[in-house]
Amino acid sequence: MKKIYLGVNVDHVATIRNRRMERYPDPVRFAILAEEYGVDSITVHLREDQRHITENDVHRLSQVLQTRMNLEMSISKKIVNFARIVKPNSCCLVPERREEITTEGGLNVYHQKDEVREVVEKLKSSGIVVSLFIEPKRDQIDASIEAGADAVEFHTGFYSNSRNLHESQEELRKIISSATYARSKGLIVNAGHGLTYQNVFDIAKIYEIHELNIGYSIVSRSLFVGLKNAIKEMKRILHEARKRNVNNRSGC
Ligand SMILES: CC(=O)[C@@H](O)[C@H](O)COP(=O)(O)O
Ligand SMILES: NCC(=O)COP(=O)(O)O
Repeated sequence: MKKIYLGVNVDHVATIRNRRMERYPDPVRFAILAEEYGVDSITVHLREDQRHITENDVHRLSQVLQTRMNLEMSISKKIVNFARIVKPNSCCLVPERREEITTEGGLNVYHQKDEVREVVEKLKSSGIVVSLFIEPKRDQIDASIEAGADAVEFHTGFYSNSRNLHESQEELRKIISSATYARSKGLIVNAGHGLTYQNVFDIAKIYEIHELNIGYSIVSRSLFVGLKNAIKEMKRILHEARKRNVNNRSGC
């Protein structure tokens, strides 16, 4: 059975900390515990306005993490230069809008291929694995390949926010066929955004997916059952999903 990796996004711990301009809860301490409880990587989104994760958090994480750091970031020059100094294991390029509550969609690589390619080259020349956070669409996958990405992460927000079974099945179909296509082209395929204990099973069944990055639901669940149990429960769902799909590579 092919393992599916779990990355935990700890931005949401920093959101609570920053709301009161306190020093706690500390996302770095949360990340260390998450690693201890068995997650495979830690994701942080360093927004240009540093409204949750700060540069200082990223520096501290880079010194203590035992697994991998996946740094989500825009393609702005300042952030790219920062990433090249910190050298996380991977960078995931995401779109960013100052007014949004959370990331609203994938990066439009198709429309800014040259700019993205330039950033991908810079990061890769610093030894960083580069992923692009995109919609599960063939034109975006092709553009990501042309931009030189090592990996793509499919934005699962539309799947997660779907209002009925018909919509969610439609979104799921797009993710399955895009995962199959991207993998056949040699890309590492990850996914995330808005995934929960209730909706993750069908996504985790998709054999081509290597890693899921999940933050909000795990941080929220940890308030009720503790971080150790929150991670254990999520890992169990991922494991069960993969077990179910062992003889069925289509993801259905
Ligand atoms: C890129 C992505 O899907 C998430 O990492 C999300 O952006 C988390 O950060 P925010 O809470 O700032 O949206
Ligand atoms: N890239 C997606 C991510 O890191 C986690 O998103 P969410 O689970 O916090 O919505």
